[in-house]
Amino acid sequence: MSSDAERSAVLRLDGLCLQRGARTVLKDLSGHFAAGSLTAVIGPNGAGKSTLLAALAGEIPPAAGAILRAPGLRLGYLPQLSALDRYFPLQVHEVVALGLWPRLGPWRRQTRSQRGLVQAALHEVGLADLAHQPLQTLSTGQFQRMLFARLILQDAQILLLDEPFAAMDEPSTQELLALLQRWSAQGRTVVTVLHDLAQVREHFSHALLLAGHAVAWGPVAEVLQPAPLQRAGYLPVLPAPVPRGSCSA
Ligand SMILES: Nc1ncnc2c1ncn2[C@@H]1O[C@H](COP(=O)(O)OP(=O)(O)OP(=O)(O)O)[C@@H](O)[C@H]1O
Repeated sequence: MSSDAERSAVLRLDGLCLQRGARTVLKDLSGHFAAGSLTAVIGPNGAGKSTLLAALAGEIPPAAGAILRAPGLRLGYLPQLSALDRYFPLQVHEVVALGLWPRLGPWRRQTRSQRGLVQAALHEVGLADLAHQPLQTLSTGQFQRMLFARLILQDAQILLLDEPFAAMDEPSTQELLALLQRWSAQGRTVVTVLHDLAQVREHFSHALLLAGHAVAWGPVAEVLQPAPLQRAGYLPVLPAPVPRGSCSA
């Protein structure tokens, strides 16, 4: 019989294999993300983290196995920064309002209450004063905050974020980490690719450690141990200490 945690799974991976071109970059991944969990996907460069998120978002089909999503749940995906065009001729509030599309459909004139939602989302990420700035005038960190505001409006139950803090200063990062924790407390399921293990320890409930396959997946305290991190090639294997008195000089 399945455990309570398995019954609350919103995303389940069953023997998942993913390919880029002809190459298998992730293999035999099985497990689940529970409702309200806050999972950091970690691992060395090339481990398959971004590939996994793109597959969870439905952008890369499984080469084998399956991704099963609980029916009726909205999904929000924030790919790595470089994937987005910063020179589109739009103002900040217009980009953020795109977050309403999944619920309202495109090309509708915004109502007063929708404009209020956009403003509230901009306020939540500290960009209320920049609502009417053209997109290309934003700094990289402001641009990323704007994308978080768009995600807030998507009101998704599953949030997939690929290195969301890569371009951000420390105060912005801390504010947005707090936002992830609020999302989790609201029962949303958050899956985030991250490299900063201190952030993972402090702010996340679960971690999935990848190195072309799952090296470890579970509560953060169990995954962030020297042995699995070394197996993933994420911590140097230190030489054994030289016994005292063994130097010849
Ligand atoms: N579009 C692509 N075409 C072919 N191979 C790709 C493509 N994107 C990624 N890869 C390869 O797939 C493997 C996994 O890449 P992926 O971007 O998922 O790793 P990652 O763990 O997110 O790495 P990083 O920490 O460097 O962002 C890498 O070896 C990469 O070279």
